[in-house]
Amino acid sequence: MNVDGQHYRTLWTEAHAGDVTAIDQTRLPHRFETVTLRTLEDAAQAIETMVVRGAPLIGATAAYGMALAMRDQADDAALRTAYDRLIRTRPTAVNLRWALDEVRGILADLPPSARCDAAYAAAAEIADEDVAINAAIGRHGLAVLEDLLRAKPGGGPLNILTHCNAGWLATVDWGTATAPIYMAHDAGLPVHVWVDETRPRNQGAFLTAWELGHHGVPHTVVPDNTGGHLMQHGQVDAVIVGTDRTTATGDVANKIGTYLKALAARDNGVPFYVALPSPTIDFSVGDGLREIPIEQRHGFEVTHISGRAEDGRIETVRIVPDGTPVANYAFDVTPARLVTGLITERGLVPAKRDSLAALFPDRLEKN
Ligand SMILES: CSC[C@H]1O[C@H](OP(=O)(O)O)[C@H](O)[C@@H]1O
Repeated sequence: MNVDGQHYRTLWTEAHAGDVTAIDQTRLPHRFETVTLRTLEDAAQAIETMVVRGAPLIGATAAYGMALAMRDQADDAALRTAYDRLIRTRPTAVNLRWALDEVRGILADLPPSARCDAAYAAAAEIADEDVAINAAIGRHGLAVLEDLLRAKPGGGPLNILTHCNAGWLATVDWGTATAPIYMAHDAGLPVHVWVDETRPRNQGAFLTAWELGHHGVPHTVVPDNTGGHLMQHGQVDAVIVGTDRTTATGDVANKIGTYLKALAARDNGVPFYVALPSPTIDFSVGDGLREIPIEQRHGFEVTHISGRAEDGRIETVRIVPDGTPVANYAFDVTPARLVTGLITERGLVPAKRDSLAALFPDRLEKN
């Protein structure tokens, strides 16, 4: 999307079978820097260290990781090594497994000599499909926002709360939860976004605020614990979040804290929407709470925080007493019963098994 008037995707290649360039999201919001991924290991570490993050972008990066691996060595052992290395980078976002299965399925029956080109073509297709899917989510989500605005007594602005970053930085472009917001803003609808800071990595304060600011979308960063108060006082017209894995029954895994927002929304009659690209549906899972693996990340993300000092230097400081134990669960699961609707690239559907199966028979078949 838009960075100082220039269009960017979150990752791209400059040449056929070339190196992969990605925006380094660990540097934002204070530095806009890119990294060059030249090897399988570069791609794997970029996912693990959250240089790139967000379910769709993780999938696209993993696909390019397979291409970088095949550029180097393309025999069956290399294919197995690449898949096994990438699949263990992060456990919760199902796009990772989906993308790797897609690419491996294409490469497995090809001769090694054809695998590099085929892998790059597959990765490019996954990236382009992500952009198209998110734009479609934007269009369907725009219709939801237009209906909400029409029904709002006294008119706009329409206040939308979002959690973490399900923006264009979490995808190849457009974002999922932010796609309807960008399209509403661009269509002239009066929208305002409450941006949850989203501890401990602050994807909201660091990433969502940065990208909304560059697009000119009115927004306000709030501490994570503020959403319930805002909803109690009629300050939130809808919640829209992303997802890392949504089950066949509509249970939604997303950034830690999402479940608490869904509870507050239900208690205050605020619609709670999930922007759901179909590669994030896991039709092999029925009970999200029991079956979705929840990533636990290093405690350093809780005990320390980074920011810009008054002299412009980026500093990292400890914010928790030495020796204090911490826990760092990266995701939680919102039961389908708390979800008002799933905004997919094929339309808005209830968070129900039969609705998802009817809308995506092609994906159900692949499971
Ligand atoms: C459009 S998926 C975005 C999704 O991914 C984020 O997790 P992370 O930043 O740890 O990769 C978060 O759960 C977002 O909702």
